[in-house]
Amino acid sequence: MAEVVWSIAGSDSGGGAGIQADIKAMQSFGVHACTAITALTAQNSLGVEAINSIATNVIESQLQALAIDMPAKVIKIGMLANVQQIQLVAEHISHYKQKWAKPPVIVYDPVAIATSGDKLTEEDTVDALKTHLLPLVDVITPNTHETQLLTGVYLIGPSAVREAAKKLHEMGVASVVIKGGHWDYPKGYCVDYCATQEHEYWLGNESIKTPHTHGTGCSLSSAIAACLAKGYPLKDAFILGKAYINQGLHVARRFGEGIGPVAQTSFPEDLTYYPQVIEPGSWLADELDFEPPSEFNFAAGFADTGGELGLYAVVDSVDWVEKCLAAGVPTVQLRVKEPDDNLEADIQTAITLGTKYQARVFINDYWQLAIKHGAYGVHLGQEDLDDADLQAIQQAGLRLGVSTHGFYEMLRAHNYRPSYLAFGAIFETTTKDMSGQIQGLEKLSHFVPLMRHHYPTVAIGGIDLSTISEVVATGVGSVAVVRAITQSQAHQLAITQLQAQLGL
Ligand SMILES: Cc1ncc(COP(=O)(O)OP(=O)(O)O)c(N)n1
Ligand SMILES: Cc1ncsc1CCOP(=O)(O)O
Ligand SMILES: [Mg+2]
Repeated sequence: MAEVVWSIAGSDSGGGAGIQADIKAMQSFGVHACTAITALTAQNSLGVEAINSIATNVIESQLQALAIDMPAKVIKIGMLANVQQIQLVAEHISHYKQKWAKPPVIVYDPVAIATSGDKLTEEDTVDALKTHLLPLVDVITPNTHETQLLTGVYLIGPSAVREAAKKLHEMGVASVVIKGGHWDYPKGYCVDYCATQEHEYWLGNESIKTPHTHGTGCSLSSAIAACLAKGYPLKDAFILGKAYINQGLHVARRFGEGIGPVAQTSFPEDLTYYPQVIEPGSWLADELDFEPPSEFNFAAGFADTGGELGLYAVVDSVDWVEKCLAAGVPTVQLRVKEPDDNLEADIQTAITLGTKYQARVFINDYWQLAIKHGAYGVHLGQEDLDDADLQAIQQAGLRLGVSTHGFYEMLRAHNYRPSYLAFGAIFETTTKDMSGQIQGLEKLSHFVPLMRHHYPTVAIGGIDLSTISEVVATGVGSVAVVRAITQSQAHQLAITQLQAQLGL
């Protein structure tokens, strides 16, 4: 069943922004959009002719009707025309947060000024927003003008953006997305910022040159709201929202004499529309004056694997490495999590067995020993990318496989142009604690088409004979398993059956 998302926002008679954009953007991500309308604006592509705010009792009746029958997973708030509306909406949100069994996530796009430059709210609303609404907001998505209006910080560069986000946090907002669409900094690029309580990151892409940008803010926040409702973490929801907007700007058309609306398209399936995760060392990071870490050793472009990896066994002993290779598994990983004094000798033996069976043997985690003994490749997690000597791995000619859990990590790993990408965990697993990181088949079926033309792709986590065919149907090139082999009754038979499902 589709997830329910509400939009509390104004109607744009021109059809490009407001409620109209929200419904279309939410629809594009497969959620059901419900609405509570706060204003009937008279707009066209040339500007705002009139704002007819809706009486608070009428807004309230819409909210009550929805609350008793169609509670939302996520509520997106857009235009609130005056202080009374802010107070009313804040009261209701506060009630939902306290009383609903599953409190809704609140995404607030503080619509103050339309793309046309027209003001959409009364002057005295900022104080009311700070007092009543912002402390209830989980994600706020202001543009440059709105950030300045709310925080008083003039966004002249990255440190000012950080300072503004900090002020919004202090006002009680949990996560802040500051949109750089109006920035043009660095020149020709669109750079956006996200700060949660724990992390901050920047996304960037070349600006898409079109005058038809009406509705981008509403559509981005609605796309983020929809993706949050679909279970994507904010990092991924933000990336998907950006890719959706970039795709829409690319095909945006004029309706009327002025600024046309961003096009409402579909789930972004083309990597060209996805932003870069800006990492220290990249050109955009230099422009933004990011400090590389002291042991920084970025490298991109690792040796290739000569094609897809086939059945991929991940095992914890040399004994299992040999059993899998002898049974014809083409790719094996030695993943030792409780090393003893034999670790180095085991790694050496695993590498030698790979040569003997002419198979690919990857070493998990121990990249120094893998280099020292000339392994075929290493497999690293996201945290390892921060401190492994990637240049040494690359120069030694080792292949590099990288784990990813979602769009953010996938795009981050893409900066390094590794030898393959692994997506996981697809299903629940008892082999490793993957709580909060289960991707499922729907997400896998989005990751694979984005990456399969760039890398061999691997799915891992909870896959066995009963599920492998659905996994293979996503187009993924390889399936990695632990228990499906090591806990099977007869490993040779299990391997033959798994290989058959992979078409090998
Ligand atoms: C093929 C493959 N994919 C993912 C992983 C997980 O690696 P990592 O994130 O480094 O976690 P640990 O395996 O070290 O717990 C993997 N090992 N293999
Ligand atoms: C190492 C790892 N990384 C993501 S899931 C996983 C474990 C997969 O094990 P299993 O195939 O037994 O579910
Ligand atoms: Mg690891």
